Amino acid sequence: MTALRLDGKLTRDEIFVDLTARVAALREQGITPGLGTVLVGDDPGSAAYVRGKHNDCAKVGIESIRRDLPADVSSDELDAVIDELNADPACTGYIVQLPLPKHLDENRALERVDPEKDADGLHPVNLGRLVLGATGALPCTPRGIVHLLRRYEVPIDGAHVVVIGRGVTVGRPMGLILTRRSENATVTLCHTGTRDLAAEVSRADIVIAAAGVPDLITADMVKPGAAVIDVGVSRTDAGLRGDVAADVAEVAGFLSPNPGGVGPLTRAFLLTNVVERAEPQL
Ligand SMILES: Nc1nc(=O)c2c([nH]1)NC[C@@H]1CN(c3ccc(C(=O)N[C@@H](CCC(=O)O)C(=O)O)cc3)C=[N+]21
Repeated sequence: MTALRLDGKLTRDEIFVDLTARVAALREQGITPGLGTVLVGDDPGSAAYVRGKHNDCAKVGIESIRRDLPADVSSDELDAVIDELNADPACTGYIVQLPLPKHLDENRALERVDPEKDADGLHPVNLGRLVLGATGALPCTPRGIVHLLRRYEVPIDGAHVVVIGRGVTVGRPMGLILTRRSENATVTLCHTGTRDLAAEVSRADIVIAAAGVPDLITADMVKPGAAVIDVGVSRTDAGLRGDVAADVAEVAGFLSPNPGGVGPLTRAFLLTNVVERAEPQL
């Protein structure tokens, strides 16, 4: 068997067609959506991700606002930039690119963002809204994963999903989203304290690997026909590696590769969050 590839770039392009029309409608009403990014330091990976987000903005007609700060920026100076974007009407949504250098407190930065401008869906108010079942910006990567599964008609309702990783950007909110009534999945959230990862994964209809450990998920662990979503990225000497070993494609029914899977959708839902924050003004 060879798994059906869940194509993140194709799906991203479909979303961009829809977003382009919605941005045009906003502009006709005199509303100009603008995405801001706050990038601290000169990590080449982070710089490339931020560049990708602004390239995407240009494709759909969203204005770009960039704040690039030196690696040794003080906590007070970062606060001042966040306050400035909160006050800037041209910036309708923005993100503080993670990770931040060690001397800065990520939770403090995420909390300082105006929750109504939180394009990442990672502000404590928006994560709290997710827990409460209220509406707010949703975290981009988990939202992209649900969209990709639905796009390829992978059954979610009643499925047993094993998520590997409890990070704030993927694993933790993924569990919250998949257990809503609208998704209705049963979720096992695995992490470094899980005793028998192989046993957990072998029971999954859907495996979402967001651990950041190269080749963590191997073919012998996966139930034949399962959907496997590779979210992890590690920089190794052999280049960028996902969490899912190549041989999984021979066992899985569906496979979202990395790169080319959820990464482009993370960016697409970042822009979707910006457009959605602007639309209530219509
Ligand atoms: N505040 C914040 N929000 C984030 O959303 C955020 C972050 N910080 N820090 C880093 C991670 C990582 N991340 C990626 C987004 C897109 C690709 C992506 O598009 N990757 C392409 C390959 C690279 C490319 O083609 O440009 C792919 O998977 O096919 C990857 C990684 C967002 N992150």
